[in-house]
Amino acid sequence: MTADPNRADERATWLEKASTLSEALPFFREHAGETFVIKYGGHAMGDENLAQLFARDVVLLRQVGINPVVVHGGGPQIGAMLERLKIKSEFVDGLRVTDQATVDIVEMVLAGSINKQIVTAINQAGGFAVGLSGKDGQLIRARKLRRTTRDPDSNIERVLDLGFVGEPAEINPHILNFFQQSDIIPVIAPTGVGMSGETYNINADTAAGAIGGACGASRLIFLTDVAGVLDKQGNLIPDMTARQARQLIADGTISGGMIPKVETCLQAVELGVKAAVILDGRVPHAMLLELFTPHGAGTLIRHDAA
Ligand SMILES: Nc1ncnc2c1ncn2[C@@H]1O[C@H](COP(=O)(O)OP(=O)(O)O)[C@@H](O)[C@H]1O
Ligand SMILES: CC(=O)N[C@@H](CCC(=O)OP(=O)(O)O)C(=O)O
Repeated sequence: MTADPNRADERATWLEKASTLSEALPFFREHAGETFVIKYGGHAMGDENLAQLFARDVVLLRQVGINPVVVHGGGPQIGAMLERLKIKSEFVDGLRVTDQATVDIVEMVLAGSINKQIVTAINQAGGFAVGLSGKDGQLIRARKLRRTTRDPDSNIERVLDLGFVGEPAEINPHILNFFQQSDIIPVIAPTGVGMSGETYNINADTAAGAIGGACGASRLIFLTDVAGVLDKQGNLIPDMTARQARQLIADGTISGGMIPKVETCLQAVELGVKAAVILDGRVPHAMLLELFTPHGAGTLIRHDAA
């Protein structure tokens, strides 16, 4: 009897799939019980199909015993809404200057529509996601971010007023502990609450780093819209030490929205997070490729001594 070539092809494909699953077993075992903080950037969530795959991957992580904590951004979506409302917006070092009108829109877009879209996608993929902002249960207590700049000619330091841009002052660990001990997947919008109940707009990368530190995450994963950190020629830097990263920020190779991302990775590895990676969220299953196969891409940031 001659074998049906089409059936043979099909069998080979399924065998390959089964082998991939089987090869992932040591990775599942290695990470079971660990907490991964996944920063889902606004640029990475543009495509609906990719957003569904992301939701499935998050559910899969939970199924194999990992505690995923999703912290999301939404910079481009905030920008689009501000434009519709004809509210001007500008950035300083990757941070949006945020007045009262802007912070109201930031909260509406982040804690409202985007948060609920992600929660819905994860729940539709079979997970059990609960959305919250940094204000819920005072998850992120924030203070006004103080930023200074030094004039290169006079060398005089100036304080920049970014309005309601905040930085995390304290993360409430109770809520995170509660989620870690349940099957709930928290989906967190990066707004914070100040001493007088005022709302702060926190860069989502910074919020992800603070949450990762507070819940003892072993990994911080940033999904963005570039292959990773690129050098001056536009080539991917697969891994770098903290010292190299600081040099690239100082010489301007790393700029804009990549600055808070890399700064957060630096702080995280200094605080003991095992690995901080910046991945291309436009690649289907980028997280699974990175975590469970030898085909990870993107940029890994590690401690100088590593
Ligand atoms: N050296 C660099 N390598 C890669 N991206 C860089 C670099 N410097 C600046 N960037 C910019 O950083 C952007 C990613 O940050 P951001 O726009 O804030 O994304 P996200 O919404 O995912 O947080 C890239 O799209 C790119 O324009
Ligand atoms: C202070 C500050 O810049 N906050 C950000 C919050 C959203 C964010 O960080 O979104 P991405 O991760 O998609 O860039 C903003 O207003 O755009």
